[in-house]
Amino acid sequence: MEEPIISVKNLSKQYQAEQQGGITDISFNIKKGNVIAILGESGSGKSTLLKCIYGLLKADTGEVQFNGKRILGPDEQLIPGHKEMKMVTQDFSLNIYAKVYDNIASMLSNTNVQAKQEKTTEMMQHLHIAQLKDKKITQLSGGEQQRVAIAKAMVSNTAVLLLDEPFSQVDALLKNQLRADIKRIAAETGVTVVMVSHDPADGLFLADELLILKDGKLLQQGKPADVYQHPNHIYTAQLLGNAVVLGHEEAEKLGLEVKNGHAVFYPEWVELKSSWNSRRFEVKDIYYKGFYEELLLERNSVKIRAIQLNRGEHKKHDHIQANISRFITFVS
Ligand SMILES: Nc1ncnc2c1ncn2[C@@H]1O[C@H](COP(=O)(O)OP(=O)(O)OP(=O)(O)O)[C@@H](O)[C@H]1O
Repeated sequence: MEEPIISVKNLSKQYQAEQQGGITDISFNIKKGNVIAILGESGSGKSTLLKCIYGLLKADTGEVQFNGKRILGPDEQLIPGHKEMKMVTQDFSLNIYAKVYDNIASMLSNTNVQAKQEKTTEMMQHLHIAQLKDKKITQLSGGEQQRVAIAKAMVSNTAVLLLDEPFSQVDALLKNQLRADIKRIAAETGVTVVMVSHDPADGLFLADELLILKDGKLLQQGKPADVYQHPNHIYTAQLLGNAVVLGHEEAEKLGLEVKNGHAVFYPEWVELKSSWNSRRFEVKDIYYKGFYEELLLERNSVKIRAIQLNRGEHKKHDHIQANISRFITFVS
């Protein structure tokens, strides 16, 4: 079996002042060339984990290995960080007085000036910033600076790229483009990407593997589709797909058997079809979502949500048939 490029072993890091926060006993492996997305709500420990991987933070216990060798902590070397990795933080760390081109080119050696020029230009094109090449960083928007920072990190042949919220400043239109670009560049260059995000769409779209963090603990690791379809925790289903969560009394009112647990399902698992002999719900509200609508349905005082693709098919106060085609039981 191929050795993992990064191996995280029983890693814990608590912040002294707080005696809380941080991360607790995290272990996982990353395969070379994979794109990994670490997802979790704010404060779940994503940045802490990324900083430990890079060697910017010293873990209390456990270790991170790069190709089988322990990554040194900040107190063990002059310049913290690992030379085979690049990290793009949320403050971008760009030279704000230099031009875009020079910021990116500064990562390459001068031994072959033509190759340096070509690589820099190619990377700017990849990230759609070629038109900004002569602008100073101070003249750029936040989203543009973010793309320059990613280009700068990717231009030299780094083995591992660590991205902390890489699309936080980019508008929705560009976000899809950038996600696709990073996926393509990663596939072309073979770079391993570890990305932290609070936006599940980043991970679902981009990643080969997801890691779900909650309160500093690793809840689940797996392929995006597997984690989405088979979440092992209510939190994961809520984080990834805004799942409906019903306590056992509510679930029973809808005829779902869950004993002492919770019934959890995504709105798209609720089928709406008037001809079916299933339970009647009242449409209490309708939320417009663009190419679909989300319906808030109620029956026996229990509210659920469902997806309606044909806009206007069911209207507020209509009574309709809804069948929860699948649900997951989480025993409390
Ligand atoms: N330097 C610090 N000192 C004390 N507590 C800290 C420090 N850095 C982080 N924490 C705490 O550790 C926990 C995890 O923080 P971390 O920044 O890793 O979370 P995150 O998932 O990256 O959050 P966000 O998405 O908001 O950036 C939080 O409760 C945070 O308050």
